[in-house]
Amino acid sequence: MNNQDLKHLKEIFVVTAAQMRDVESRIFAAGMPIPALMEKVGRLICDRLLSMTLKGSSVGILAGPGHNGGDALVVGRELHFRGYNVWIYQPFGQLKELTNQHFYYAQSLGIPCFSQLAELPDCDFLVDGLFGFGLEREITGNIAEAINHLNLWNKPIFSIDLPSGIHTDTGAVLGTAICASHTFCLGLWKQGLLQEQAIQYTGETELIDFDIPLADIQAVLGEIPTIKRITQNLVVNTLPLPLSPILHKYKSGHLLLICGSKRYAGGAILTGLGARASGIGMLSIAVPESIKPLLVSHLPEALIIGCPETNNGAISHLQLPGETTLNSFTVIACGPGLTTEVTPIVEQVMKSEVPLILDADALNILAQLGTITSLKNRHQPTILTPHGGEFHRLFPEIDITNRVKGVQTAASQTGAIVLLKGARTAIANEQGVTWVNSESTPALARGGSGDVLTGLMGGILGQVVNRQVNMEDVVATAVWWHSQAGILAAKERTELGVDAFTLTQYLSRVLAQIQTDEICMG
Ligand SMILES: NC(=O)C1=CN([C@@H]2O[C@H](COP(=O)(O)OP(=O)(O)OC[C@H]3O[C@@H](n4cnc5c(N)ncnc54)[C@H](O)[C@@H]3O)[C@@H](O)[C@H]2O)[C@H](O)CC1
Ligand SMILES: [K+]
Repeated sequence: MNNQDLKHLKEIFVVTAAQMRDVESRIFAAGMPIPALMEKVGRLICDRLLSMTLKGSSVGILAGPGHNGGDALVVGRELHFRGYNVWIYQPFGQLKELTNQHFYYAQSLGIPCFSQLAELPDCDFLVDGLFGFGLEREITGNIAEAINHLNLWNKPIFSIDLPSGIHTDTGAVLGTAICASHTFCLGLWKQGLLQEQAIQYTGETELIDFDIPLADIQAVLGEIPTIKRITQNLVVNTLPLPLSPILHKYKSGHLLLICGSKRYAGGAILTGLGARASGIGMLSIAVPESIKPLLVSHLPEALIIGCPETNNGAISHLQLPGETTLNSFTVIACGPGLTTEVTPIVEQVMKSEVPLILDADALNILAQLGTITSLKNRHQPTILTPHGGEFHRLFPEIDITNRVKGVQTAASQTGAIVLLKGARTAIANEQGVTWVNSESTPALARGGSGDVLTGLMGGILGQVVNRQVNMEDVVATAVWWHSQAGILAAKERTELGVDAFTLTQYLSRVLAQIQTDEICMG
């Protein structure tokens, strides 16, 4: 494996504190001296800081009692030698041996050290090394007070490994936590940084690779890790690109969307536009008869199936053309804009023998039916795409404070692939394989954005379903593509300019960007 591939691979691994400790122990047992590793990590962080355009030259180092504090002290010493005015805040009575040595050496260099926050002079930025993955209990007393004060200073804070106070696994705030502007996660992604409850504390996150041997990672996490971070690399390997030169339209999937009502016609259009951007070969959309002309005008390439409708303008039953049955399609996606009147249709699609995505009203109906565990009887994959509210209706017993655990439980109960939407969308399959999307934008928290995702996912699935791909990888690919489109659109149009229709127009631009990256990187 070349260096580039190894770098890509390290970006997908996600570890708990216990796993990181195990990886670390293997490295130390193999002979790497602990001080050498701390020195290396500290210098990597220092170099990274110097490569950023930092305003000002005075820096406050927040040093804790453990090795996170040791890292921070190395960074402080290096910045001191590079001409920065360094001040150290170290309020602990007892330090771990190595950290203590760095603290003594910093003092001998004449770097001013303070144990009271009030004594620390005004700094241009701060480096937070109070606690890393060794934080075990709630932060209280004067340390908690200091953290609360520091957060009010409104200075850039660069946290080492994790914002101090954030639980390494759950992302929960243990008493209080540093609000970082930037977090340098060390070696491998800590699970807590990918949990929604940590978002307000992490700021921008990046991985500082310090050359952990792959064998040590795999010895602890296994060949194929259970919890993974979605990266562009996954997407490149899962997308149906490049297309075969001898492709036929019926060979690149036939997706059936069942969506829309007189009341929510827009949802059907957005789902259709999401599917269109996926490149699906054939697209059929079943809608109530009365909105068929609208759909035809927006999606002239799609086969719009007008169905008999209820008095309220919801589909009353599916009327597929000619000999077509539900099993004629490669994939079915059902839900956006349907209203909750369409219970028989949801029951019908659940009996189909093709991969099925259930979203929005289909999920609400599923919750009402109370038959969610019957999904286990399906012979083809089922994908559920709830947001928090829908998830709660479907799985009232499952706590999603820890969203990773929440989706894993839901997936094992139902046998479905469960995707829990949010700022850190999490996806799990029945076996517990989990993907987390760590790059997103609040611009996507807007009506219609989920409809686009459902269409896009159905479209990708339709094209790759007959290949040797893991379903959860395809779902993760759709999530990544969708959020990257949001990020790109927000960059160009601001976060307010990303309505769901605009989002659909950015989907293919993301792919064009990926292709450019691939060509540039060879
Ligand atoms: N991952 C690696 O290979 C490397 C990690 N490094 C850095 O080391 C920390 C982890 O270090 P550790 O000493 O295990 O833990 P912490 O520094 O996070 O702090 C532990 C320290 O704090 C005490 N403590 C725990 N909770 C509290 C509390 N609520 N209040 C007060 N004190 C508390 C505990 O008893 C310990 O004494 C990792 O994050 C990296 O930054 C290496 O330097 C490089 C390699
Ligand atoms: K920290």
